[in-house]
Amino acid sequence: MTDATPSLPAIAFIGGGNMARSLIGGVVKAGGDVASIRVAEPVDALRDALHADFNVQVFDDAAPAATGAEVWVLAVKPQVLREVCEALAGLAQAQRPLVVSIAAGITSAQIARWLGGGIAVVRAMPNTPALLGAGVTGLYANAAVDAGGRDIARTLLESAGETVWIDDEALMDAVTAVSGSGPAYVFLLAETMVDAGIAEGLAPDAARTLALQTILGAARMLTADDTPAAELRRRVTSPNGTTQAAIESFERDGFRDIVARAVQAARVRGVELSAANDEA
Ligand SMILES: NC(=O)C1=CN([C@@H]2O[C@H](COP(=O)(O)OP(=O)(O)OC[C@H]3O[C@@H](n4cnc5c(N)ncnc54)[C@H](O)[C@@H]3O)[C@@H](O)[C@H]2O)C=CC1
Ligand SMILES: O=C(O)[C@@H]1CCC=N1
Repeated sequence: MTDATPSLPAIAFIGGGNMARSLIGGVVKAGGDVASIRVAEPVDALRDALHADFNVQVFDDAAPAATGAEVWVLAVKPQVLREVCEALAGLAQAQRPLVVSIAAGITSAQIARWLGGGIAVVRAMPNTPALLGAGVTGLYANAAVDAGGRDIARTLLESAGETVWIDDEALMDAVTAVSGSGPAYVFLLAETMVDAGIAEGLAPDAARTLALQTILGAARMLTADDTPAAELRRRVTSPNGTTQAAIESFERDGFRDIVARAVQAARVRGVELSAANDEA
C-alpha cells in the first residue's frame, strides 16, 4: 500500500470482469477514493455486484464511464479491445487520457492507433492474486507516457501487489507467460498433487490440506529471503531419500522442458493475439 493511492485521479475501468474486480478490490482495500472509480460493464449482474461490493459508479457503456476520467483501464478481452478503442477514439483525442491496458498480447502501438494516435499507453500484466493484494504486475510505458503517468500506473497496480517495469515491450508476452498465466500453472500443480495423494490412498480432505499447505509454505519460504529455489530444494532432498527419488523421476520425465515449453506456448499465444486482432 502506498501513501499515494488515495490521491489517484478519476479512473474508468472499461470492462468489469475478473481482473477489473481484482484491481478495483485492491484499490479500495488500499484506501483509494471509490468516488473516483467508474466501471463500464455490459453484463447487468457483474455491474450490480461491483456497485454493491465497492460502491463504485457503474455504467453499461464505455463512453459515459470514460468521459472526464484521466485514466482509462482497458480490462476487456483482447478480442474486443479494438472495437472498444475505436468507439472511444473521438473521446480519447479530446481528453488525452492515460490509458492502462491489461489485455494480453495487444501492443501499445495498436492501442494508441485504435484510439486515434498519439496516446499515452501503459501496458500492464497483472495476475489474479491481485484479489488478495498478493499479485505481481509487469509494466511497460510507451514514449508518450511522462513521469507522472508512470507514477499513476505504478500506484494503481501497486494496490494489487508488486510491480516490475519492463523496458522492452516485446518482453511483455514473456511476462504474461510467466506471471500473468502463472497462477494457473500452480493451480494445476495443486490439482495434480491432491489427485496423486488420493491415488496413494489419502482421504480427499487430508490430501487437499497436505498439498495446499505445502504449496503455501513453500511459496512463503521462496519469498522470505533471497535463498535460491534450487538451494531450498536441496535442503529438502536428503541423500538417497524420498525427495531425491521424486526429483529424479521429475528430471527423467522432462519436467523442466515441459514447463519451458508451456511458458513458450503462452508467449507465442500473446504474439498471435496481437496479430489476430489487427486484421483490417
Ligand atoms: N484473468 C486473468 O488472470 C488475467 C487477465 N488479463 C487480461 O485482462 C483482460 C480481462 O480478462 P478477464 O477479466 O479475465 O476477462 P472477463 O471476461 O472476466 O472480463 C472482461 C469483461 O469485459 C466486459 N466487456 C465486454 N465488452 C465490453 C465493452 N464493449 N465495454 C465494456 N466492457 C465490456 C465483459 O462483459 C466482461 O465482464 C483480458 O484482456 C486478459 O488478457 C490480464 C492478466 C491476468
Ligand atoms: O489467459 C489469458 O489470456 C489471460 C492473460 C493472462 C492470464 N489470463
